[in-house]
Amino acid sequence: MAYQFSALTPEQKKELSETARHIVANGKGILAADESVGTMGSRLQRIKVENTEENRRQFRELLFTVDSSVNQSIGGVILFHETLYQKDSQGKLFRDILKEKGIVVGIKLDQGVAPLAGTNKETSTQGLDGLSQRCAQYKKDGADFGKWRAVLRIDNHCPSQLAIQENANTLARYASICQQNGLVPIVEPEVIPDGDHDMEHCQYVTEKVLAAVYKALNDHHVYLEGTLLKPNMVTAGHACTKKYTPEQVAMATVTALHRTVPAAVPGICFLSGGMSEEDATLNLNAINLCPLPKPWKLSFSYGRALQASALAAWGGKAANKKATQEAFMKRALANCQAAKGQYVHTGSSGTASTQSLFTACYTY
Ligand SMILES: O=P(O)(O)OC[C@@]1(O)O[C@H](CO)[C@@H](O)[C@@H]1O
Repeated sequence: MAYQFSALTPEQKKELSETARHIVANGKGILAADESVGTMGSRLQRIKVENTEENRRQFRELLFTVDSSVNQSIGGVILFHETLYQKDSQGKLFRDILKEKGIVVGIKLDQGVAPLAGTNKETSTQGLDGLSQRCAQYKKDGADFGKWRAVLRIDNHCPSQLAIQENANTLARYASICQQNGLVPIVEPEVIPDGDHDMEHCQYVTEKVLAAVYKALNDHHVYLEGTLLKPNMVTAGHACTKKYTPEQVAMATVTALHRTVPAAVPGICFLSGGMSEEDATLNLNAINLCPLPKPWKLSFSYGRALQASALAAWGGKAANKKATQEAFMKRALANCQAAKGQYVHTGSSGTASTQSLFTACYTY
């Protein structure tokens, strides 16, 4: 056993663990604003706005230029390559705007999924070639964490052992490369909610997937204190007729995590996976109130569930700046409260916040 070849110096470890802890400190979570051009296109289509670089820039400018007090709720923002190099209307780089607020800048590093031949439409995530060079450049350009999403689905013969192993190993290889370049890896093995399976089935699969991921991270000498996990919550499939309360989702989710995620991991930031904004907040709140041991911070890294009502309020019109920023701040604050188990649902949510944000086969 090659225990004497250390992967990271004590200084590298210190920087990584401080960054990871900073992102999830005091109820803070992550805004996942890293939609690829194509994914952003489907978001903009919903509000009948053309998918141009300028429209993507304008919406993101509204999110990033909200009042600085957003830094009480948002510890990190994940950007897509294009956005890392974009500027606000005054010519200031978005990444500098975020850093001045004390928000850590992250970058999407995966390059989407490709089919795993001979499986039932399963996939492997692309982007390991040249990853080290890309990480080094992004670190120079201001990023301090990365994100890589693996997609697992529940169906006949899914997830297969091949898909579980391939995605766990790829996530671990990515995490190792990130850490070598000073980026905290966000490890995202998403079990997508497509299907009519019940919550218990999702829990079984989530446990198998997470166990494989942590075995692979260990095999690749990944320093867990300098990582964050971005998993799905344990829920029933989108087409399941049985409904579960936030308390049931919380118990199944924390049980799965408790069985598989080492206590060395500083934070678990859930993805929203097509839940409505309000459901994502209520479930996170229940997770933080769940009476099981919780050695990690349990927070959020939401894309759709932080942006849906802001996008609807914006509608592509500059005149809607105030309403857009208020809608975003409202969700950021609600999720910060939920990350501390202090969210109180007032019953006055707008339509956009209770609408399902599910997209079938959300593989990229
Ligand atoms: O499920 P959500 O919270 O909307 O988004 C989760 C997420 O990982 O999936 C998207 C696609 O890669 C990313 O934009 C985002 O970071």
